[in-house]
Amino acid sequence: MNAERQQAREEDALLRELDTLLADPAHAADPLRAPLAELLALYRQQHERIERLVRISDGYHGMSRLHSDSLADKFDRQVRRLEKLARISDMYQSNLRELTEALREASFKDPLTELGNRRYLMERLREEYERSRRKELPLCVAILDVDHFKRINDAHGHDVGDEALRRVADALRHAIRQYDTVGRWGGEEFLILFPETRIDEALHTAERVRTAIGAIHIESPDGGTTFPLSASLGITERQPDEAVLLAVTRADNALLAAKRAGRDRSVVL
Ligand SMILES: Nc1nc2c(ncn2[C@@H]2O[C@H](COP(=O)(O)OP(=O)(O)OP(=O)(O)O)[C@@H](O)[C@H]2O)c(=O)[nH]1
Repeated sequence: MNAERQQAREEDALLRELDTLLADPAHAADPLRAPLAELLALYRQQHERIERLVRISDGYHGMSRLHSDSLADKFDRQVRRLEKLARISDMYQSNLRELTEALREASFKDPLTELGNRRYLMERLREEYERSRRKELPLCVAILDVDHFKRINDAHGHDVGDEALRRVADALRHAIRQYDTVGRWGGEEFLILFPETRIDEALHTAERVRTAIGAIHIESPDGGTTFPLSASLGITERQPDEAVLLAVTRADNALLAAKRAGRDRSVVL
C-alpha cells in the first residue's frame, strides 16, 4: 500500500516536471516538445479511463456486497421468523394437549365431590366387567344412598346439603380399598366397584364405609348444632355370564330393600 502511494507521488512529480518543461518558452523550439505534449495528453486520457473503470468496478463490488448482505439478512430474518413460528406452534400444541386432557378429565369428574361421575363409572363398570369375564374373577357392586337427604336440604339449605355430599365423598375415598372404585352415581347416590372381590369382603368394606359416614357430623348454619349422617347400601356380586348392568339393577334393588328395612344398613342380594 505504501509502495503504491510512493509510486503515485513519484508519478505526480514527474508529470508536474513535464508540464513545467513543456510550458518553459526556452524549449518552445525543441522538436521533441510537440510529440512529448501529445504523449502526455494521451497518457492522461488513458489514466482517466482506467480510473473510471476502477470506480465502476468498485461500485459494482460494493453493490453486489450490499445485495448479498441484504439477502443474508433476509434469510436470517426468515429463519428467525420460522423459529418463532415453530415455538408458537409447539406451545400451541402443548396447550391444546393440556386443554384436551383437562376437558377429558372434567368430562369424567363430578365437580361437587371431585369423584368420578356417572360417565366415568359406566366406563369403569364396562372395563371391570370385561376383565372379570375374561379372567373369571369375581366382581361386586354396591350402591350407596344418603338417608333422608331431602330433609337436610329442607332443614339447613342446599349449601349444607352440598357440604354433606362432599363429606360423604371424602369418607368414601378413605374407607374403600386401594383397588376399589367409587364415583357419584347421581344426586345423593354413590356407586362402588369391588374388582376381584367376593361378596363377603365387599360387605365388609361396605360396612366400614357406612361406619365412616355415621361418624360424620355436619355443622348447621346457625353454628351451634351439628347433625349426623347415615347411609344405606345395596350390594351384589356379578353372576357368571351376567351382564354387569343386571348386577347394578340388583344392587339398586338391594338398596331399596335397605331403605324399606329402616335405612342405615347394608343389604346383600
Ligand atoms: N344439596 C344438594 N342436594 C341434592 C343434590 N342432588 C340431589 N339432591 C337432593 O337430594 C334429595 C334426594 O331426596 P329423595 O330422593 O327424596 O331421598 P331422601 O330424602 O334421601 O330419602 P331416602 O333416600 O328415602 O332416605 C332431593 O331433594 C334432591 O334435590 C346436590 O347436588 N346437592
